[in-house]
Amino acid sequence: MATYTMIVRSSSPALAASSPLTEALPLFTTRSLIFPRKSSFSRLRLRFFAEKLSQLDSSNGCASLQDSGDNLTEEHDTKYESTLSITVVGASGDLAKKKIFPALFALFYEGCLPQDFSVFGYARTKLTHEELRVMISKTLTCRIDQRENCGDKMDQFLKRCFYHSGQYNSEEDFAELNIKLKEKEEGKLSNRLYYLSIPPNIFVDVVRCASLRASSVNGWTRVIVEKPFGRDSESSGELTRCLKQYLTEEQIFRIDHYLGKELVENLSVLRFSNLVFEPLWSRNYIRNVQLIFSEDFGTEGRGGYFDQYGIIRDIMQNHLLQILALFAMETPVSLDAEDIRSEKVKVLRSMKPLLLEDIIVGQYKGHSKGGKAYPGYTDDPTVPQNSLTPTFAAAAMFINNARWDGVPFLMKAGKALHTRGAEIRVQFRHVPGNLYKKNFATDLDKATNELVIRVQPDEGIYLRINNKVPGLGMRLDRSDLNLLYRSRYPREIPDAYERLLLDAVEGERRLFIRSDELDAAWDLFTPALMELEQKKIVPELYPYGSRGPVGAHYLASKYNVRWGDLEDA
Ligand SMILES: NC(=O)C1=CN([C@@H]2O[C@H](COP(=O)(O)OP(=O)(O)OC[C@H]3O[C@@H](n4cnc5c(N)ncnc54)[C@H](OP(=O)(O)O)[C@@H]3O)[C@@H](O)[C@H]2O)C=CC1
Ligand SMILES: O=C1O[C@H](COP(=O)(O)O)[C@@H](O)[C@H](O)[C@H]1O
Repeated sequence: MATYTMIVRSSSPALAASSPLTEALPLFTTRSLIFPRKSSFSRLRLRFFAEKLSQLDSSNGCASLQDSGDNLTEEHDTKYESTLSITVVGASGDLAKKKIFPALFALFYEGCLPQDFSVFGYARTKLTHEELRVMISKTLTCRIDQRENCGDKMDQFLKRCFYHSGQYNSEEDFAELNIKLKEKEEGKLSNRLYYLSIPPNIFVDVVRCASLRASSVNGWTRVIVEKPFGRDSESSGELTRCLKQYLTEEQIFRIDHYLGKELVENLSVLRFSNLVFEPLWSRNYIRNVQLIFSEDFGTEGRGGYFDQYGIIRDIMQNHLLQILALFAMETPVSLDAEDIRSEKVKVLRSMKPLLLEDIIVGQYKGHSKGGKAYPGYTDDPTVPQNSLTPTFAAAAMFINNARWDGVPFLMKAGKALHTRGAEIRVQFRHVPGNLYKKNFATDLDKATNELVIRVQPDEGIYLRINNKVPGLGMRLDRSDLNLLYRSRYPREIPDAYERLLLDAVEGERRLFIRSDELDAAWDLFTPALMELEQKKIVPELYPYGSRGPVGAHYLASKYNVRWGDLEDA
């Protein structure tokens, strides 16, 4: 068996300076690194070794490590020697049930979790281990129907799930959690991952208590933080400062689950590994870029949260802006997390802060259709009757750099619209001196190529081209070169939370938001958000299930743009 060097270092200056290294002290400040190495390398290595062992699970690229017992490699040894404890804080909540536990099960099913792991649910609600298991089991599914031994796998997974009830601000309760974690870890090297699936006002309490009482003594401790990361530049900065009293930046994994979506991951591949696209990726060829998000349901059940934030903070400042940054960044030096995140920061810093005159806001109102009544936003009892919170927004943003000067990046996001979807639409410039211009009548937009990256649902990429309609005449139409994922890749696509949880376990930070990225993102939106609130801008009402306010079209036409999704209707 190989031997390893353990490097122990203190990484939070304020606390480390005053604290001897004992278990009871702020242990997020004491981190042990075994094999300091790039985790992307780790996954590649895993894959390589798994291939050698002929055990690569073709469904998602994870090696089936739980079952393989021979030909151990260094990497493999490390996985077997250490234990992993994942604590879902807020385990009784919607996100935990809907996304986190199912994603953990999927990772377990696919052999992506280490041999020795346990999952703890933590919340105030009183539950037994068994009650937690029953609760979780209702939401676990085998991603691919009729997969073998799914029932057995579920039982095995549920046996690894435990529950601890406690207050979020109680160090004693976290100390008790620590005892339970240690029992499961059996003195082995322990890595601990906390997932904060709780409202943001208690993030810091939890981090404080967990850091003081329940961090790992000999392995790493990481914390996944859910959004919202503040409401504006100031509150976000304050949150970061408070978290950094207990954690280093390397321990904080700010999650934006859109970065874990397959088609968003593919954006860089599409651009940087296809010669047909990369040379076109600039103001020279691209007329505008559209980032569109829509949901065909309202804020049902989340009105209380939503009213504090609104659609701009809920979707645009994070999900859509992150996609924009990935889309528009310069080529990173490498695929390492820091290189990619540095390029994203650069492009965000090159952007012009959003102006009030470049935003339109809307709010859905009640509507009856087919004998069914759909509630308006303010019909939600948790939302104030006179709320001005936007449930829809459209915005025009600009990047002041040589590559993108003058190109409008249009965003549109809304709830309770006619359809659910998320897509990136790239509209190219017109062909200069197009010989076939007359075949399109006067509508030049019809002659524009458009690249559409459909993030969801029905993932796909298609390129709109001009094509001759077969026949003796010369008539042109627009046709799609279509890469439909369900036809090309019939296997089911992993949920974003699976990818991100796996990355957090592996220490891969590429898809998590660094604090300077977050600052830059808030700086772009904060002035306009404050102005919207101070001026009490009244949102344009739109019926539940409609296409949203007409103001979105005026905004687009101000920049000579037509929303591409209308053409698909
Ligand atoms: N749900 C979703 O689809 C999404 C959620 N998020 C974010 O993820 C986090 C969790 O979301 P979600 O599960 O919906 O949240 P919930 O409102 O369901 O809260 C999660 C748990 O936190 C505890 N809790 C709730 N409110 C309070 C409070 N005021 N004070 C103390 N504890 C409280 C409750 O557990 P108990 O009472 O048992 O302690 C609850 O079960 C939030 O930050 C949210 O913004 C992000 C993206 C999508
Ligand atoms: O972060 C959020 O995302 C969801 C939409 O996520 P999706 O993966 O289902 O597209 C949105 O409903 C929610 O309001 C927002 O907080």
